Amino acid sequence: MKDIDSQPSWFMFHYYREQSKIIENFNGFGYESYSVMQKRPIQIGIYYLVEFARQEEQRESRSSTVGSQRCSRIQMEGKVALVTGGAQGIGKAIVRGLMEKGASVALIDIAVEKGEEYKNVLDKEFGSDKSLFIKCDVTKKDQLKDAFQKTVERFGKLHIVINNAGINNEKNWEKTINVNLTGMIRGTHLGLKYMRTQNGGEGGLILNMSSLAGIMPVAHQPVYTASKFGIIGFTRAIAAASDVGQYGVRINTICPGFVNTDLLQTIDKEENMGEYFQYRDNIKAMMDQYGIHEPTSVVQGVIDLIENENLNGAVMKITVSAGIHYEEYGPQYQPKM
Ligand SMILES: NC(=O)c1ccc[n+]([C@@H]2O[C@H](COP(=O)([O-])OP(=O)(O)OC[C@H]3O[C@@H](n4cnc5c(N)ncnc54)[C@H](O)[C@@H]3O)[C@@H](O)[C@H]2O)c1
Ligand SMILES: CCCCC/C=C\C=C\[C@H](O)C/C=C\C/C=C\CCCC(=O)O
Repeated sequence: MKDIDSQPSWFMFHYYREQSKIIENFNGFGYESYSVMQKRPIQIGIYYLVEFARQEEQRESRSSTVGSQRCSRIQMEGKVALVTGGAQGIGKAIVRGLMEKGASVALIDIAVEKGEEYKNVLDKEFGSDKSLFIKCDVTKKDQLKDAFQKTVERFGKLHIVINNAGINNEKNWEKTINVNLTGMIRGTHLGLKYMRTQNGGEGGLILNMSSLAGIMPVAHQPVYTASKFGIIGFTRAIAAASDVGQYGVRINTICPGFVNTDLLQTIDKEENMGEYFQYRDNIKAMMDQYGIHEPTSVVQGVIDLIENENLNGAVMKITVSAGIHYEEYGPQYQPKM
């Protein structure tokens, strides 16, 4: 990572920032940029350097006070994780990824058969004491509360919560809000209850699964989009609360593009898409255009967010074209403390 704290870098940054004001004044609202490029190539070069430095500064400012050392990494051996929607798709892949790193995992899912079947597979591979399947509907307050309690009773502690369970249903849109947003908010509150240092927890990490549909509006999925935008807003705000309140818990979101799971099959179902069913070929064309990930790409993002102790309130994006990268927010979009 580029170290802009070193004196020469800071000097360069301030120098370029001053230069950029000249460019910005000259360039007005931007519509003259072509003629500007012809007339002022040096300033344009400087402008791009300033932009690079500005983005570096934002990347630095995303670092949380929760992690004390820059780029410090936690070990996952001996850690305890809870993953919602862990019986299939992305959640299933995350469970395996965490266990391969040495964590014990509680997989929480409404799908009993798939959950139990997967637990049997995991038992053979990692030993029966390393995982737990708990039947739970994340929209049911008491069931989710019990699932967290059982996890802590069984493993003695909790360090990582992945709120991943999600659906795509525009027709029954209230259910989409309940699973995708309400379930995630409850899962975050429960995670904080058990992990906050003030409550006797050891601190840890909460990761809420959003989507690229949480950053850009998707025409054929307005409610899914709303739920995923909501997750990002909620997560960034509560991450700031964690910073201020020194909970010792980092809270981040992850936003994949299309991932090869059963969720993508919902576009071919009228009972899921409702009035947007007619646009299924447009959606398939989008998939062809942007490409589809395998769930393992998302696992890599999850591991990166867990291991990098400096990230809190971060919004990770995963696209086929750019891989793992982060959404950048200008100062006006930073949480108010
Ligand atoms: N597949 C994609 O293209 C994609 C892209 C970006 C984000 N996501 C998000 O990733 C997450 C996982 O999606 P996926 O693609 O693996 O889907 P999936 O349908 O394959 O898996 C979802 C899992 O969640 C479980 N689940 C659903 N409702 C539940 C409930 N009420 N309580 C408990 N468990 C419940 C299901 O049983 C299933 O095991 C979702 O939040 C989704 O929005 C998916
Ligand atoms: C666009 C409708 C998708 C319908 C499929 C059902 C659910 C899948 C939802 C995922 O969360 C993905 C949602 C939207 C992806 C949006 C943009 C495409 C990716 C762009 C890119 O990779 O650069």
